[in-house]
Amino acid sequence: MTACGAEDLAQRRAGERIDAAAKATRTLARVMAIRTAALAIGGWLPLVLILAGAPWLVQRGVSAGAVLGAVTYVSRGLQPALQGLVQVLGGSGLWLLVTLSRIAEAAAPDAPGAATGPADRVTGAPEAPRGRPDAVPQGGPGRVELHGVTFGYARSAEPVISALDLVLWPGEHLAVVGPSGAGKSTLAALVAGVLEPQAGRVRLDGVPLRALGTGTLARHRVLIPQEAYVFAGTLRENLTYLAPGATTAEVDAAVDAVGARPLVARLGGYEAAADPRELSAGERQLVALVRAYLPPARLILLDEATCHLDPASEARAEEAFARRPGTLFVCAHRISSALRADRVLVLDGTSTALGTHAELMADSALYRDLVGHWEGAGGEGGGEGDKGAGATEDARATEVSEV
Ligand SMILES: Nc1ncnc2c1ncn2[C@@H]1O[C@H](COP(=O)(O)OP(=O)(O)OP(=O)(O)O)[C@@H](O)[C@H]1O
Repeated sequence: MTACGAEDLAQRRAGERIDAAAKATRTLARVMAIRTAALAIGGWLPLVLILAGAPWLVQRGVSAGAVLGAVTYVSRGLQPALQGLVQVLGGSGLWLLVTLSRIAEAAAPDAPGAATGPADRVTGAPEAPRGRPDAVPQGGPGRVELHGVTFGYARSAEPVISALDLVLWPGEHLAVVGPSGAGKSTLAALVAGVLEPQAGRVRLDGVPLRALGTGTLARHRVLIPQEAYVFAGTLRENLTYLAPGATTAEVDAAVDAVGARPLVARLGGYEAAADPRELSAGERQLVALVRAYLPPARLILLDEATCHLDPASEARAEEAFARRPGTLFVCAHRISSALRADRVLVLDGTSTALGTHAELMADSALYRDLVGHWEGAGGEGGGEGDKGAGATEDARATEVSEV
């Protein structure tokens, strides 16, 4: 063999080795993608199963609050796993994530008129008129409509919510009050699309909730239940996991708005580990509130999500959410929440009253009782658990045992 021929052969062999290495890399990448896809789909399953099985669960005695908590927990647990996936696979991971989201949404495609993508950020939504929001229809995203909504936990039993009509205008702040067991969490679950009414319909910006896919619904509304979940990770991961692209400036703004700065300082900054066992129930709620504040959801539902905060901290957090663009639905733990809202819905079994604080003080005996009970208990400073007579001791006991 000539020197030239030997050189050709060496080059050919080197080329073959490079081809083989490239093929092995591609095969490995495919195996990784398939394995990760299987893991990711497995991760979605609990969420899909809980959402699909919510009516079945509640019919078998699981409370609305427990279903809400489970949905929130599972969807929260999923996000860091998906972020990890993107970090491991880089661009192909992002593609896979987008594909998986599309697959999840394909089961219930967006109905016409359901806005998606960056344009549906709720910035600039017109402010709701104070006092009588139903008098002047508003534009912008965040309009919620309930028409003839009826829901009961057993078909034979009295419905908890009966033929309810309600319209929330974009940017409106509604407080829902009523005695324990009146149906506040059940209503929050219906408005959030976690429970489906047995009769009537719920629409968000004109689109029936059931026509919005799970992924779309999750982008448009954030529901924070009473039980705030914090997962083991950094504080930043916990705060931004519904808004993974949030900048430090955006996180700073949310932390300051909601009143979580002392907590961030105590833990040692955003990169410090957040151990749920070392946080009080109130601190976990602050983490959940910042998390809810950050994404551009058009509807925020707080289901007693500030019940472990002191009254001043609760007021600060609620006022921050009221200033934030988007519609705010608050199941009130203290009657003071009602004083901050544009309108108040009073639930009492199947009867309801809706109006401003002043209107309800004039028209609703139950509302007057609730306010009177709160004032009697010391107003802003001492009104824990003032959902109605009999609730105070239970609520205090809960706060003492959990905080
Ligand atoms: N899974 C269930 N099965 C049967 N009844 C249920 C279920 N979950 C809730 N209920 C009942 O439905 C009614 C409304 O409960 P819901 O939790 O919505 O009330 P609430 O006003 O949020 O109460 P609280 O202020 O104590 O949280 C109550 O009578 C409750 O016992």
